[in-house]
Amino acid sequence: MSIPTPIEWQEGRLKILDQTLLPHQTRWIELETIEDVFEAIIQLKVRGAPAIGITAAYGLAIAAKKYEGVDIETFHLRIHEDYLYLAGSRPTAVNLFWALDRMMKVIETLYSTEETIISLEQEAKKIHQEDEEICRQIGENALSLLNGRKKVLTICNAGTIATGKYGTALAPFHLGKEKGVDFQVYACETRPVLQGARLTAWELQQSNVDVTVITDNMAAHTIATKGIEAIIVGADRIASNGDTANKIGTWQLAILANYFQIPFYVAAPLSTFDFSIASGADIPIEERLAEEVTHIGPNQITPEGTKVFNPAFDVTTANLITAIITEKGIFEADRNKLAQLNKAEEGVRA
Ligand SMILES: CSC[C@H]1O[C@H](OP(=O)(O)O)[C@H](O)[C@@H]1O
Repeated sequence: MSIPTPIEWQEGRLKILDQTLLPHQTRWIELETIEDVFEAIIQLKVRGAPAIGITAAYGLAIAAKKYEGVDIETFHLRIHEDYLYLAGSRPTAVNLFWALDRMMKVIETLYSTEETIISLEQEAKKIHQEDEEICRQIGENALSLLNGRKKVLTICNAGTIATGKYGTALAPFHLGKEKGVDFQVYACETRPVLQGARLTAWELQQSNVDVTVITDNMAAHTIATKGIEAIIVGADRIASNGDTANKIGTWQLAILANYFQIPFYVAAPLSTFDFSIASGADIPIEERLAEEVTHIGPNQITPEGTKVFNPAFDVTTANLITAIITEKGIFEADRNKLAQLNKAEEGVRA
């Protein structure tokens, strides 16, 4: 696979692939401060639930270095403020909070500022490295579940550049290419930010995966006329009952999958599950700036003063989800089944 992973940590310096410039520019930018990290996340320079978590973890490691030499009590106060700052960047992807909470757990066990600064960097690197293997495993499990179905529809970008490597929903396509299993992927362009048209098309082309971009309103006609055999999507937060928040437009694909009687799969790591909430009704849905809808690039497409509703996510109810593919296996979107997963992994998920 020749796609660059979107995040690099080299000798204490954090660099990300600026996804707002893809597909026409591949530009790496350095995030030197916690403010740089916050802005990169909120402006979608780095995006995708796992990638947001990894970057925020490095952001906390960067912030900690400012406090070299202060007493541990002052360190704890200031790093907690930094935690709250980064947690305020985007509300829906639970991986952001999962990663930040995991970083803060490191702090609880240490009593010297210098030791804590070192340990925070080590923990951020662990979160990053673990994600690559987790996504590869999700890809393996998805490949086995797809089991010869080759025509697959997806939305947004749940690929390598949304994670540490491989991606989640796109992982079977990248891995399949490495194993000689060729898919025909149909990618919804994903208005308004166009993650499908800009990022998934670019990413799959880098792996020589057959990809066709459609506009979001072509989904039903495409399923009917192109013989789509399955739909696979990523996730930003999965509630205890299996309700799943993902990019806006995902819910209607699940409704179409149900109508056309084809499987609808969610691919996500354990870090995307939020067992603290009962159902999708409890998932905060990010609303973004009107300009994302009123403009395409610099070009305004609506009349001046047009009202806009711009939710970045929607919630697919568990009854519409055929299966949830994780690194630990494949699960029904069922409260009791997922409760067993939660119990089995409680320690692992920290
Ligand atoms: C592998 S998680 C990717 C997930 O995140 C995306 O949202 P955004 O581009 O706003 O960060 C989308 O919901 C993807 O499914």
